[in-house]
Amino acid sequence: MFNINTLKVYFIAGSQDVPNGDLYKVVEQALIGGITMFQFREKGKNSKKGLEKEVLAKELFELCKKYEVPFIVNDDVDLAVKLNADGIHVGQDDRNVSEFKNKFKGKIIGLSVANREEYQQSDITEVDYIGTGPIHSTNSKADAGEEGGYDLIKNLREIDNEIPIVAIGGITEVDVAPLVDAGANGVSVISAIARSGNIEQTVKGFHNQYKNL
Ligand SMILES: Cc1ncc(COP(=O)(O)OP(=O)(O)O)c(N)n1
Ligand SMILES: Cc1ncsc1CCOP(=O)(O)O
Ligand SMILES: [Mg+2]
Repeated sequence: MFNINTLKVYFIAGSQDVPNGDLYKVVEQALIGGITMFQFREKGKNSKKGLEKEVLAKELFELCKKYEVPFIVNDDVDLAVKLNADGIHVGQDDRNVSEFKNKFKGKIIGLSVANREEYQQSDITEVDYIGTGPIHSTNSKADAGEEGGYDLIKNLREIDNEIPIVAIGGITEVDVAPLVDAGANGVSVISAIARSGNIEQTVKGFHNQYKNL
């Protein structure tokens, strides 16, 4: 289910990222374009809660299954377990991986690691990949912190040559080559895909960047 190519064009979105649109349609277009993984991140202003969130998550999970694309739940361990989702992504301030790893045997576990300090304090032995950012400034996460540029990836790759790394934060197609050069295995993207006028083409555009490397 998970291999290094799964990180190449990792789309993340929730209702809040398409305030005047239809998230289902956006994800469907992204799947047609060829996203390699999807993270359901229903969070913050304009996001759905409770049953509405759960119903949407189920619909999107079914959609991802049709395209054989892994469906990852952001933050909400209980929802991921309830749906039997393909995986979970948690951050440094979320629930600790050691607390729930037994519930996620055989599933994909992603952890946010922004710098060496966070890397040292994380138990990455149970983790399939780390998400590192923000690379650039972002409008999609209010508390994302200072952008660190491509060096964020370089610094982590220097101390761990093995762990799959996906970059995040303000990423567009032009970032793929320098990020891969810095040691990333893929890119995770919200707005460049969710807000694109042609989602299918934008996703294909990300893929094309890998062909030229
Ligand atoms: C792939 C990926 N990387 C990083 C994050 C950020 O996670 P976190 O720091 O927990 O912040 P929230 O997304 O929960 O606001 C991510 N979601 N995905
Ligand atoms: C969830 C998250 N974590 C760090 S930056 C970010 C938001 C990325 O969104 P965008 O691709 O729109 O900058
Ligand atoms: Mg989180």
